[in-house]
Amino acid sequence: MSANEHPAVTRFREYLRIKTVQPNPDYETCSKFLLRQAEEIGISAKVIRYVPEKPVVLMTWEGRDPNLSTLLLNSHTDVVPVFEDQWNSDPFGAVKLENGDIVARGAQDMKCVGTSYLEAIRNLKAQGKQPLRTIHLSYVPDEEIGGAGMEHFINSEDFTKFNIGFALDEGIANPKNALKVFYGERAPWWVNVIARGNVGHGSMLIKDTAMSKLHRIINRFMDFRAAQERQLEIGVHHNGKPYALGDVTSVNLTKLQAGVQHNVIPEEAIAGFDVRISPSVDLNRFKQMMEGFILCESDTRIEYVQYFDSNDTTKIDDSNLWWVAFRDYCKERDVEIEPEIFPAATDSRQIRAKGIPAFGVSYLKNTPVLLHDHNEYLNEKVYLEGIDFYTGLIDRLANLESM
Ligand SMILES: CSCC[C@H](NC(C)=O)C(=O)O
Ligand SMILES: [Zn+2]
Ligand SMILES: [Zn+2]
Repeated sequence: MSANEHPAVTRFREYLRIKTVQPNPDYETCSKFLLRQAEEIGISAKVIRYVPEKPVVLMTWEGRDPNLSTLLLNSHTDVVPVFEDQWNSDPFGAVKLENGDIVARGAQDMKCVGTSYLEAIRNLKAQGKQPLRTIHLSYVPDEEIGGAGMEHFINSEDFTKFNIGFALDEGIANPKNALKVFYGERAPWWVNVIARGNVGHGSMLIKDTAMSKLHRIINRFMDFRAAQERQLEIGVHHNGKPYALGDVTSVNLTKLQAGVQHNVIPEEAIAGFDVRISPSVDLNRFKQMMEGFILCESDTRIEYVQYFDSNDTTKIDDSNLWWVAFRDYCKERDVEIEPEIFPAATDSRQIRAKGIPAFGVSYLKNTPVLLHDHNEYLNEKVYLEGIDFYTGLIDRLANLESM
């Protein structure tokens, strides 16, 4: 750490050094760090434990009009595991290279966003401002293992009392000089197809074995996948923009489980699929279609390991004043934006499912996409630029007049 480092960068690096890495995240040190930040800045904060070992840190900066709906700034505190031998420096060392790249797990996903919110509020407070609308910040655990941290918060009384009108959450890096803005996500379903069938000697041609049933079912999933792949190749939006991954439904066979010995036909066989359903698809109809894949196979069933019953999006037209404010702010700042559907899943899907508009944005322009990858980094210049961006953005959104 050099003597002339920007204090915001020093604080960011401190956050990165806290090992909130799955599967054993150090949430206690993390909560202490966040509480200290809130105290320094001068906003109220508390730790809520919907589950004892899984603290959620909630902060509030009261606005001038408590009757208006509020702004939520959400981020998750956990990070994904590392393959340490593949890193050029300690993933939790937050080493800063000569060119300003800060290397650490979480530098992009998404500790940069969590501390940028705090720095922005620090700046606004230093400018002597108080927002019209109340601003809440939520720091939730376990996004990286399915989002139970957010699920507890979103179904709590705290959440209801917050009366949230609009939320910001994470986006993704963009190697281009533009910001990705996610206004929706595909619904993530993880399903196991379990087939049971006739057994016997591996040298025979026995009918309707578990494997032969599963094979036919897998083929139906794969035929659907091929059609979606084709859609992705040729699909075009009405504005002429080609389809992106978020615009189609993806199916991946990610798990296979069966067998005890080569010459023994197994009684049971299981195929696991990762399915992501595009917001353009009706979830009930999709479910019917998928369950139709197993209908003609006796003694088969589908088990839902992960099921999310919403792929609702936030409107990006003039009817949504949060969008108008966001879009106009970016335009004024000359920040190009690329609105898209997020292909994977973040906690913001849970916010949208509650009927609250939300955008996923991480100020990671001109930055390679390194979330969950080795040697994840963010350049300090981009980080500081992002704080400046958030300072103005939060000021704008939290001062949006009554709608
Ligand atoms: C169903 S929760 C899983 C969340 C995870 N999110 C990311 C960003 O990788 C995913 O999309 O697989
Ligand atoms: Zn994330
Ligand atoms: Zn992640």
